Amino acid sequence: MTDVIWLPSPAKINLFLHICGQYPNGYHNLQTLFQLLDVGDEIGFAVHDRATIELKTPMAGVAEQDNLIIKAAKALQIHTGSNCGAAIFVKKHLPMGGGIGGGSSNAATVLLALNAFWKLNLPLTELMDIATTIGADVPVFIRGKTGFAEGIGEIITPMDIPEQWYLVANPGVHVSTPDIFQHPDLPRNTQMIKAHEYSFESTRNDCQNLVCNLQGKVAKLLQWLVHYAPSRMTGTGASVFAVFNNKHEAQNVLRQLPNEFKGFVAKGTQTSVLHTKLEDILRAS
Ligand SMILES: C[C@](O)(CO)[C@H](O)COP(=O)(O)OP(=O)(O)OC[C@H]1O[C@@H](n2ccc(N)nc2=O)[C@H](O)[C@@H]1O
Ligand SMILES: Nc1ncnc2c1ncn2[C@@H]1O[C@H](COP(=O)(O)OP(=O)(O)OP(=O)(O)O)[C@@H](O)[C@H]1O
Repeated sequence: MTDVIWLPSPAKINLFLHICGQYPNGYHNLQTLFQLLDVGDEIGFAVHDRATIELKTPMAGVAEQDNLIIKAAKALQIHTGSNCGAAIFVKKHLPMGGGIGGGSSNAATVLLALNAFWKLNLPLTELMDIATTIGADVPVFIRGKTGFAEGIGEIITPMDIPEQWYLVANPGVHVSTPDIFQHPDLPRNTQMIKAHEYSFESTRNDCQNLVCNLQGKVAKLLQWLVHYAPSRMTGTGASVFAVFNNKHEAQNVLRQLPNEFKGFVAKGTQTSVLHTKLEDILRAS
């Protein structure tokens, strides 16, 4: 078998999340600042010239045909008519359903990697169109830049923000994204802002109060964390994050995290670690 090429699949957090309206198809018009992180899953690829796509590392609780990795590979095959295939491996490090984009990032890594390894040469804009059909959080991982996003999350304007460190903590409860977006108590009329008006203090996560009311452990974790640093929920939860100016302070708080919670420390990156690694591989080949 050909060698397996491993690529990173980074996490994101939403530094803020405003829900500004709802489209006729039910999806929400939102504004958010996607912060890419230097921590994530790893995905391995062994490509071949048969059209079969196999996931060699099954994921507990996710049927193969529902796995976003398989959905992404098949969507790319269908879009391009390619007869190439791949055996795909995963080292999962990110918690699933945590609001940090694990599955979405996996899908984006597959699209970018197979576009390169199958020599399809689709531009990023076309890959972002395919990505949007897989999920609202996938396009930002294709764009590969920390940025301000609008629409359903697919209109992305890269934004330079100071390098910061994040403690990302998970309360160990599951929050369903569709359930939150369908909830009657979700606020849906936040006034839109311009990207340059963003500050952490003047923004919020519109899903946070609702999720805290539904899941007491999210509220408890935030109450603990905010004592140390500015803190907020990411996406529709259940993970939350706290913002630090350096790694040492973040690690110090992580060490004190109560046992009932899990967490990790990550650095915010302007450019996705995936894009950097993929460029290195392609330059060397
Ligand atoms: C909350 C965020 O994580 C913020 O980054 C994303 O908006 C959610 O992204 P995602 O998990 O990739 O979302 P999808 O898989 O596309 O959609 C999950 C569910 O969330 C709802 N959804 C999602 C995005 C959006 N802008 N409006 C929505 O109403 C949809 O009804 C859908 O049923
Ligand atoms: N490759 C994958 N990795 C993780 N979850 C996957 C994958 N493929 C499908 N899923 C399904 O997607 C659900 C959401 O997982 P994911 O980790 O993407 O959530 P999330 O962090 O809340 O994402 P987002 O922030 O994009 O809403 C999981 O519960 C799982 O059933």
